[in-house]
Amino acid sequence: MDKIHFAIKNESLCTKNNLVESILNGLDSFLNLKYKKGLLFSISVLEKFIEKEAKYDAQTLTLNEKRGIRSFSSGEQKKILLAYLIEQKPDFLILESPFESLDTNAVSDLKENLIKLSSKIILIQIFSRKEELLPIITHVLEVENDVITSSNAIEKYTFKEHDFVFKGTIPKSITFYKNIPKQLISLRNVTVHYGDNCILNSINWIINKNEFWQLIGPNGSGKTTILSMIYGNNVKAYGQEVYLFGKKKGSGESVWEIKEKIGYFSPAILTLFQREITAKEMVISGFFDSIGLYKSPTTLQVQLAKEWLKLLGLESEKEVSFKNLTTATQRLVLIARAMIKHPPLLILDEPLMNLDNQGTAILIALMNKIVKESDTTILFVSHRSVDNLLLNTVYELVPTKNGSIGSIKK
Ligand SMILES: Nc1ncnc2c1ncn2[C@@H]1O[C@H](COP(=O)(O)OP(=O)(O)OP(=O)(O)O)[C@@H](O)[C@H]1O
Repeated sequence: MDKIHFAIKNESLCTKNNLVESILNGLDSFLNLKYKKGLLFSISVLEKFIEKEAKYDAQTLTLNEKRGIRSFSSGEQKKILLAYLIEQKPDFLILESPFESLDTNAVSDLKENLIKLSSKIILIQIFSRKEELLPIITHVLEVENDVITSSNAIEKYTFKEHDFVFKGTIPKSITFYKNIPKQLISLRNVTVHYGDNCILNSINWIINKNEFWQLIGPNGSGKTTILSMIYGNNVKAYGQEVYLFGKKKGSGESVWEIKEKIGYFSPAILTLFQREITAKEMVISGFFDSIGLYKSPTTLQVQLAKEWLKLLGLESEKEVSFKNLTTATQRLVLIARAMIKHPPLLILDEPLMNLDNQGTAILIALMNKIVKESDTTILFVSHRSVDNLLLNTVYELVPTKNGSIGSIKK
């Protein structure tokens, strides 16, 4: 008999993943997996391995490799994690958004592996978008307050689609930047090697004021590496022709001075925000570039944060603890935090990761609005193309055996 495989909509789960824990511990009565061995395939499990590696120098996932799991690209990391979990011979696997942050080829590879695996073990897929569902899924589970309430055959399940329009305009800026040149970022013949591997090969890229860029490229093509040259502290940037706001990187400006001019969001930064802080305080903290709120804000700053929350339709949630907001709402709040000073450059690194169709539509509408109504340049990084964005230009990384080369796509 064919196996039954389940799917659960990501948005129906609470952020703390109580249901996942109870299924893994055999406490959930609906699925009846009490004496079965279950394992979780997820970004959070990967992050735990990465953390363990950093703390104890323990290379559990990459025993046969010279380097740790952190330095592998998302696609490589997921492949390594899946192989490790299969080695433990589980009876079932919970797949938490397995395809997020993977490019088309990596998605088909992983899909193929999971379909093969589905003849041997039960799969429970947590999904955000209909297109992600594995073809072997037979049932979609309905969840309320972290308890499974019913199971619907996939043929009978209805998927909701959404569109989104904001009411109101982007709140104005009360922060002013001096001497911002037209050319915000310039990379000239930037080449990066790790050991014998060339990752980036002679990258030439200029980002000007008021542009809207997408940086695209398959897993492992070097997107994170380019970002780390601009925003991060990658030592490989020094001695190269990397110009940020008219100044060569490493020529005296502190990292702090550079970061002041760049708003940044990536789903990974959510892990930094563990303290109790309200949605409003989170937006205000963007004025201080701090993770919590340690200084008293001015009346004007508080007013502006409220205006941002109103625009985002979150007025009634301003005093709600940030941790208790849904994933999509947390992202809106963090983008408002990054935008509150109207920085010359806003970097959004995979902001659509793990969002369902509605969350994706809201974020796309917000990016378009920022570009239309402010002077901020957006650099949007993603491994897949996205419809409906008002992009001017796409910078594409194309891997070759001598490292990725870059070109402007449109
Ligand atoms: N410290 C390091 N040592 C060796 N190789 C590294 C190191 N850091 C990154 N790499 C390699 O560089 C390549 C590019 O990685 P990068 O993370 O920049 O790609 P990416 O385009 O962001 O991928 P993804 O879409 O999967 O996140 C990968 O093959 C990765 O394994």
